[in-house]
This record gives sequence, structure tokens and C-alpha cells, in this order.
Amino acid sequence: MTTFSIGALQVDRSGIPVIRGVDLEAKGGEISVLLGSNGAGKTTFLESLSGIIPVRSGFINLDGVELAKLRPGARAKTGLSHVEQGRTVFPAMTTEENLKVALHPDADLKEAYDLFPELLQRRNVEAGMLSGGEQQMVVIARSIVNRPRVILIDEMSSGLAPVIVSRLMRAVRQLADDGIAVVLVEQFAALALAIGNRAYVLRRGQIVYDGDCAALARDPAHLHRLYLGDAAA
Ligand SMILES: Nc1ncnc2c1ncn2[C@@H]1O[C@H](COP(=O)(O)OP(=O)(O)OP(=O)(O)O)[C@@H](O)[C@H]1O
Repeated sequence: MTTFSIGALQVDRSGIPVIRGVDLEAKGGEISVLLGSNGAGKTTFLESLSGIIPVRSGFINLDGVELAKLRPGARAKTGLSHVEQGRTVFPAMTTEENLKVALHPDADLKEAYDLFPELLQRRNVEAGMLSGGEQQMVVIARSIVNRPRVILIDEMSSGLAPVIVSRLMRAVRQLADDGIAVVLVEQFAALALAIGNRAYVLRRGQIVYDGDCAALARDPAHLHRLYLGDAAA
């Protein structure tokens, strides 16, 4: 079973420490939910894992392979996939062309369409013409065509209607049930905790909660205090 293990991670932005000694473990078959208020460092954390920005120190280990010094493409080849914020489809290309962009010659689109069968009837539509929810489906589906072991998902729900968000959450649960280790950064804390296994709360670049999703979901007041820190004490 996949183990994605991050330890003592430190990341700076413009010379300022943003991630300050983070430990996190994500296991295959599980959703690790990462919560935290705006500016806590969630996007910076995911970007440092996939190699978009460099780490200052610490380790990023995927099933015994150390990733922290590898380029983004090499990290992807070891099985790490990153669904970035902002639904970055290629608008002039069709749904299917978008799905094929990152496809290895020996891979196929079956799993992408199994995850989101609704994309089949939209396969020849230009991605720029799709709804926001459909575009998010394309981006998530594209992230699995090369069979990653780990998927990092950043704010997939922003600006989408609740019924679409629920649909996406079900799909993300399906990915974990298929054995992938999912790290889910999400503003809709209650929805994410409902499908997740392990929860982490990040505040000012440090983990202030590491525990069960269900326990945190049962105690919204605790979650609120974790978000706000001393200000809520
Ligand atoms: N390109 C950058 N250069 C310098 N500082 C940055 C840059 N991007 C983000 N930061 C700073 O790093 C900190 C963490 O930002 P980050 O976007 O990682 O937080 P976040 O938890 O993802 O927030 P949000 O929920 O708003 O996306 C913030 O203080 C932010 O101002």
C-alpha cells in the first residue's frame, strides 16, 4: 500500500518562512484532508510537494523514493499528480484532447470516463464551452490517466454549486477507494471531513491538528478554534 510521507518540511516564499516544519502522512486508500484559513500556507504546501516551488529543508518520500530534490516531471513519473487551483483546462481543445494531453502511450482514457461518465457525451465539446463543474471534472480526470499513486487536490470546489461539489466529493472518495492516496485541500470543511479519513489543520505554516476526520466533524467549535488560534481562545 502506498505511503506518502512528509517530514520537517520548511518552505519559504520571497525569503519568508511560510511552511514551518510540517509533518504529514497520506496512505493509499485514504483521503487526508488539509484545512486552514486563508493564507495558512495550504497552496504553498501542495506546490512544494509537486515541485512547483522549492523546499528549504525536510523530506518528501513516496514509497521509499525521496522527491524533494527532483524536478516536477520526475516527481510525476514516480506517481505524484497535482490538481492545481483554478481549473486549468485548455479552452480551445475538446474535452477528450484535454484528457489526452498528459497521456502516456500505454495509458487509456477508460478510467477517466469511468470516474466521470458524464464527460463521455461532452468528449467532442471544446473545454472552454463546458460548465465550471465539467471543467473541474476534466482536470481531475486528466490527473488520473497515468495511474498516479498520490493525488494532491487544491480547492476543487470554489465557485461551484453544492450539487456539483457533492458529485466531485463522491468521485474523490472513489479515487481513494481505488487505492490512491489523496491529499485534499478544501474550503468546504464539513463536506471534506465527511468523505475524509485523516484531518490536518494548518495555521501559519504549522500543523495544529492531526487526527480523525470524524472526530473533528463532530466538534465544529473545536475546528473553529483551530482555524483562529489564540484569537478564539
Ligand atoms: N508568490 C508568492 N510570493 C510571496 N508570498 C506568497 C506568494 N504566494 C503566497 N504567498 C504568501 O504565503 C502565505 C501562504 O499563502 P498560500 O496561498 O499558500 O495560503 P493558503 O492557505 O493556500 O491560502 P488560500 O486559502 O487563500 O489559498 C501567505 O502569507 C501569502 O501571502
